[in-house]
Amino acid sequence: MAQAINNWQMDQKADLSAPQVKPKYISTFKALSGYIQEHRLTFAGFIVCTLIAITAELLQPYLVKIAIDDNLMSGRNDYKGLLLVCGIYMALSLLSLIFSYLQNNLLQKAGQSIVASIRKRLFAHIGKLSMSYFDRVPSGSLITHVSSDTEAINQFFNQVVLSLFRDGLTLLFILVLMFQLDPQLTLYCLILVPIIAGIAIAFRSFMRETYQMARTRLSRLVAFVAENLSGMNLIQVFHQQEEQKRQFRERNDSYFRANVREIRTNVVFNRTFEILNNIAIAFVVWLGGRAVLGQELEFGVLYAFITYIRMFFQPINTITQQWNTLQSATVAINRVWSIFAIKPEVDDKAETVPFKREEIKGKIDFNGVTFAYGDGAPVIKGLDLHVSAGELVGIVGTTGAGKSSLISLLCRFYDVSAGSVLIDGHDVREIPQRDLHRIVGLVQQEPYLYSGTVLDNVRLFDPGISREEVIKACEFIGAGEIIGRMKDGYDTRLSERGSGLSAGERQLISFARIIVFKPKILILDEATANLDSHTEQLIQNALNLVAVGRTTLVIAHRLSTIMGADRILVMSKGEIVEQGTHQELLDVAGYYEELYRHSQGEHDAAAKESVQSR
Ligand SMILES: Nc1ncnc2c1ncn2[C@@H]1O[C@H](COP(=O)(O)OP(=O)(O)OP(=O)(O)O)[C@@H](O)[C@H]1O
Repeated sequence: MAQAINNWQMDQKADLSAPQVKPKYISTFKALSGYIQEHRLTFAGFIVCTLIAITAELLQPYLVKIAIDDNLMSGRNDYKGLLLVCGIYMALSLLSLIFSYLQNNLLQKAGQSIVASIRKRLFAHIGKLSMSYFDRVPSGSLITHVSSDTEAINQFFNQVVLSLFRDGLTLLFILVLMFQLDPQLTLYCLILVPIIAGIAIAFRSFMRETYQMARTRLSRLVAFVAENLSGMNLIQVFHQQEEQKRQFRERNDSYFRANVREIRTNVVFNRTFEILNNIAIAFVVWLGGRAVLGQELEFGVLYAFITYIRMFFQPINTITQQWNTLQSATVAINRVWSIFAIKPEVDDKAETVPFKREEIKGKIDFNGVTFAYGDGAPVIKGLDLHVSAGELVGIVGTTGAGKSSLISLLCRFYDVSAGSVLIDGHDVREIPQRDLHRIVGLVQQEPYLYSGTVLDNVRLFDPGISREEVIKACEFIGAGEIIGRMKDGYDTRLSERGSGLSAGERQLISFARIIVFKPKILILDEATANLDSHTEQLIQNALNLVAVGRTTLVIAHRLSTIMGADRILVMSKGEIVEQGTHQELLDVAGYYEELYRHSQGEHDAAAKESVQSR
């Protein structure tokens, strides 16, 4: 399955419906040259080993020619000479074997380590890109870049470079040896080269088409299976098994047909080459045989010639087959390098203010802030907001009012279009991002949990935070008992995205993070949405505990979460339309009062429903 998914990811680039990117060979070489330079010794070793391996292999027919002409046909009973030739033949075979092995190993080593460093650099680079980039680019395509594009670079080294260099040199050496043996016969054989080239070019485009068709159909099949597995409960509930089986059969059959077509194309291509090869051999036997009979050519030369002609076709065949890999690897390299070329829109200034986290009080100022996503209309308009250190501010408003956008500006996920955001009088654009994200802590509606233990998830793999600190933090917010009930307590491994935990438990872990990382400013973005009233109470208590000594901004749909806040802001269409305490806002009888009445209505309805259901 993993292989299939890998293939599926690999084949996103081969999707016929996707716009085909044109490979740029020169820029590809330039892109890789720095990495090749780093491994120049290994590549030099590879070149030397290849030269030795090819020479040792190609000298073997020449040795047989010597044995035939100088030892067997010369009329001398030179057993010693014959034995020596056989010995050298064996030694050459061994040499060729050893150096082919070394050549492969060296190239693999260099290729793998280049790909590993490109992958590392790519992952680190993506991690530095701004949120605006992730808004534009779907995560699926980024996964493809990190996994399958880098895998295509791997194939570039292990197949394309190997084939172009080894097979290209083999062709060259064979030609040199053939010319050396008999220039006239070689020239006759070269008549076949344009025919070979014509066939190879014609097959190349046909093979590419069938190859892509098979990959696309496989990718559709794997996507279908993946979709089915994730929605299995719905399929079973709606009894969709038969329909799904039918759709699967359709895709499976179409993949089967594409595969058969691909195999057939390969077979036809290989057989055509074989026929050409045999024609060439027959041609040489005819011309060379006549020359041998006419005593113009030695028999050993004819033997060597036939062997070289036989060997001549194999490298051409291999190089032709590498064409698809070369193209997709070049496109992959161009794509990876185009990501490297993207500069983060939000970046640290060359000169940032040195920042001492301990000295931060937590005062926040939004001064005349206007903000728009990309070229869109402003979603925050000339907003002024001043929050004192330690204040607990609730933010409410209708959907799309700009609450989360406001928070994103404070975390500097985006830069303001106009105005400024200050923390303790420092513009957030002047604070190194590393420091900023330790000053501002964010708890979201769906807290992200990593694959790892509870301990890892609370301290985010930071070895500087001790086990005791984590335990203390969890107990402080009231999560100690829940974690204690888990299979291995703090060492319980959480599955992907914490799917083994309830929403409330996940949220408690993210609160414990806040305690251990001690940010001076705490932001809760809908952190209590989707929780039942018991868990909400637990989270509310945790919030009251973590808010002490911190400036806290709480975005909430449920007004009960922020009713006790020092100040409540009401946002609408990117502006603050009301602010004050809960009571002050009710007295104004404006937006907030209406929201409150609505929420009371929902609350009453929910209470009624629960009574009726009892
Ligand atoms: N990444 C984004 N790219 C483009 N537009 C966005 C993006 N995020 C939000 N918006 C738009 O910005 C406006 C404000 O959205 P925002 O998420 O800040 O509102 P909100 O008050 O938090 O809403 P909700 O309560 O539904 O979460 C909306 O019109 C939304 O469509």
